Amino acid sequence: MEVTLTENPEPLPYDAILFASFGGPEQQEDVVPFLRNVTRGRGIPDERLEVVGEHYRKLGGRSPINDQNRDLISRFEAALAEAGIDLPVYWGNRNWAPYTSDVVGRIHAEGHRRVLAVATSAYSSYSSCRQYREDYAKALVANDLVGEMEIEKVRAYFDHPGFLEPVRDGVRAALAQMRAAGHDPRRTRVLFSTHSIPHVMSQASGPAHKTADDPSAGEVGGWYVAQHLAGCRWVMEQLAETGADNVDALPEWELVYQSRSGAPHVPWLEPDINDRLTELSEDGGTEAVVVVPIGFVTDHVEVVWDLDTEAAETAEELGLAFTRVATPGTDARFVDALVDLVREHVEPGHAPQAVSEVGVVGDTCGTLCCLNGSAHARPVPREGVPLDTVEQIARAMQADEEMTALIAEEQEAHRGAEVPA
Ligand SMILES: CC1=C(CCC(=O)O)c2cc3nc(cc4[nH]c(cc5[nH]c(cc1n2)c(C)c5CCC(=O)O)c(CCC(=O)O)c4C)C(CCC(=O)O)=C3C
Ligand SMILES: [Fe+2]
Repeated sequence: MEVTLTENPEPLPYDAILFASFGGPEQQEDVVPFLRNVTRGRGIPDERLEVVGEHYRKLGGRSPINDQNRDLISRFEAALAEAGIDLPVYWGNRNWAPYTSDVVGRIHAEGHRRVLAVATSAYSSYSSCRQYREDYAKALVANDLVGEMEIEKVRAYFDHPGFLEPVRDGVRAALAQMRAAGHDPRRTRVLFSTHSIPHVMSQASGPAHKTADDPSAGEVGGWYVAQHLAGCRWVMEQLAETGADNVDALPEWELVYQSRSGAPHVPWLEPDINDRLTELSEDGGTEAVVVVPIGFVTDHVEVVWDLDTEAAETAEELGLAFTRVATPGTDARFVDALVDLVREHVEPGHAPQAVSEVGVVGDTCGTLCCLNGSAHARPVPREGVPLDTVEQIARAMQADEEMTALIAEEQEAHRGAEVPA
């Protein structure tokens, strides 16, 4: 058969894109129901959720995350069109409307069967990667689509240049601003900040890791921290290489953590940004800090509350000059990076762009990838049950009574949710 130029001999393997995010409340009435969704299955009473939700209350009950996603999605759609990639984009959240399960039902009803998911989370860990894949699996179970629809997630993209370049330029501008304000670069410190996670989750992040069941498993995890450090190093090396800064006076940098939650006796990644600010101030030698939320994609509540409000207050009390760099947000380079991640899947032979060697380049997620081995992981891995693909996770969920009950409860809680305009 003759193949003409206008005919694609191999049709695109995907027919829709799922833009997947965390979700957030839109108004005060949504705060507790949203937190119930985030903490479902852990039996946390509403009184406790009120305490947890205090920062949402103070921000008027509305998280900026949904508006930021609406903006990002419309730019992503335009960039896909410009790149000639003709795939519809659907938006689905883990914890607020539009819910992933509702959207997956709609994607199917509109005739699509092979879905490529792009999540607003750039790193490997249970919270930042596998939990999204579990969410897609739940949506397949809830809509009775296991075996009927496939969902695949793009790789961790923390080291895509389109994610890191806007961060680099933000750090450069912030350092120039500190210098202009009279702060000596040698007394200025760059604090890269990311979401703290429990030690067990951190150790389990990445494709293969030791577990209590299998202490002999080849590689140790720890990708979450390794990926962050690789990104931070690249940013600082770029500042030196691109010459806009006096290399000798390039400030010191480190990775710190924020937004810890959970029981105090459970170890999470440290130091907390506020504790570190206190130490730096006590040690002397630091008069200004540039805070870089490298762990996040947009300026959502973890950024505008935990950094711009809490950490900024800590710095002010300590007399440290403070500035916070923007997240990639809707920077055109980041939008193009999302398109490029789609290209990795739809254009055979398209080389992944990655500035580090640490990333999951290609689909190297395995059964143990980012499974944290704690109460969060669902379904819990069992001997001989593969949990590599979203479909396999969904099949394991179907075989687990407790899990199917939880999915039914979730569906009930979501019933009647309006897709916010
Ligand atoms: C690694 C990571 C990211 C980055 C990756 C990604 O972006 O996915 C992230 C993002 C976010 N986390 C967010 C909000 C929350 N995270 C919580 C709780 C937790 N996060 C965790 C980790 C992460 N979280 C963990 C280990 C927990 C405790 C256990 C659990 O509950 O799984 C809780 C419960 C309250 C509490 O426990 O104090 C809330 C309300 C929002 C929305 C912000 C908005 O509304 O603008 C966003 C983008
Ligand atoms: Fe979180």
